[in-house]
Amino acid sequence: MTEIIDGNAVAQSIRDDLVASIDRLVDAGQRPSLATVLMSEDPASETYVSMKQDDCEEVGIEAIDIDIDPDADAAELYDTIEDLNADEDVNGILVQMPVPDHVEDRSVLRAIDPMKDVDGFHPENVGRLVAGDARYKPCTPHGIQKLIESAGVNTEGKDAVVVGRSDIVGKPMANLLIQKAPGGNATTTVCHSRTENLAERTRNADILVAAAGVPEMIDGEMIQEGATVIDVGINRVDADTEKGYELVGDVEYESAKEVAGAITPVPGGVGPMTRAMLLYNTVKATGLQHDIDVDLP
Ligand SMILES: NC(=O)C1=CN([C@@H]2O[C@H](COP(=O)(O)OP(=O)(O)OC[C@H]3O[C@@H](n4cnc5c(N)ncnc54)[C@H](OP(=O)(O)O)[C@@H]3O)[C@@H](O)[C@H]2O)C=CC1
Ligand SMILES: Nc1nc(=O)c2c([nH]1)NC[C@@H]1CN(c3ccc(C(=O)N[C@@H](CCC(=O)O)C(=O)O)cc3)C=[N+]21
Repeated sequence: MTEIIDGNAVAQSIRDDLVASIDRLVDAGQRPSLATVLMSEDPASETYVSMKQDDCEEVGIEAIDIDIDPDADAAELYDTIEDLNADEDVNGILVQMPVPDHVEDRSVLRAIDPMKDVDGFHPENVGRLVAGDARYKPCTPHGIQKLIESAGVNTEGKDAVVVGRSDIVGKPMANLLIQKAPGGNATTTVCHSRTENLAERTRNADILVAAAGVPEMIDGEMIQEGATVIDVGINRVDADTEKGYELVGDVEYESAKEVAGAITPVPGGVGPMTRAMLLYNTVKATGLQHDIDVDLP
């Protein structure tokens, strides 16, 4: 039987576990706080930011939400980041990606204080991750490690294939999978748009992580019998529903689940885990900034 990995349930248990750590911080006078900066009118980004606010409220993290007009000068975003860096009451900062074209995303990520960079995208934090000394693991790949673990799958010695090489998902995922550490030790292949014979690669995967942003591009024929399939894709496709769209992953779920040993659905798979690990990093950040042992799960 194929196991359907329930991301909502795993995320809920992580949030529940975080409450004890948050209580410790509150007892020490340091309620964690997370600032989210949105410089976009993209409906998917707005949805994500509002879900994140609800998550914060549930566990007792203060959420600060800042909207910047997408047509505003880049300087406005940099000034905002500078203020948040200097504000001792702010522990975590997330600038929702993508930012408008006239703003250089690399510079934005560098502007964030690395101690407050709860996305783990600042070059200092990327470097630490690659060096095997992660401070803040990027939320999506970290969440995926937790999902794989929750399915009782050991990555050690397995063939892992990551489809996608973005800075926010593909690259950090591959980096975690090759670390000499729990959740790592996999023999890892990274595929991208120039990969030849993609299906040959994916069929070799014991653990397949699909993060290409192409709706349903991985079907059952591209999957090895019994593989663990993690679908990161969140694609809005037109559909005859109330909202006028539906969410589909990068994996063609119906055919894939016939072959996979375990598989994540979309929605309800990786997405909720990304949000849970953001809370995790915010709690960790607060502990680090105030030298309080938060004893994270
Ligand atoms: N569930 C969650 O929490 C999150 C979900 N997402 C979703 O995950 C998906 C990927 O996001 P992100 O990494 O930001 O996307 P990007 O667009 O930044 O990167 C996509 C990657 O996939 C590769 N790719 C594109 N098309 C193909 C193809 N046909 N065959 C093989 N490789 C291909 C690209 O290759 P190349 O480098 O050559 O261009 C690129 O490396 C999206 O659907 C996004 O919405 C993203 C973040 C979090
Ligand atoms: N600085 C930054 N950090 C990010 O982590 C980041 C980002 N920018 N930009 C965009 C991507 C995308 N992303 C998602 C997180 C959760 C869901 C999520 O919770 N999805 C729900 C459903 C959402 C819905 O119903 O629309 C689910 O899959 O069940 C989706 C997408 C984080 N990202």
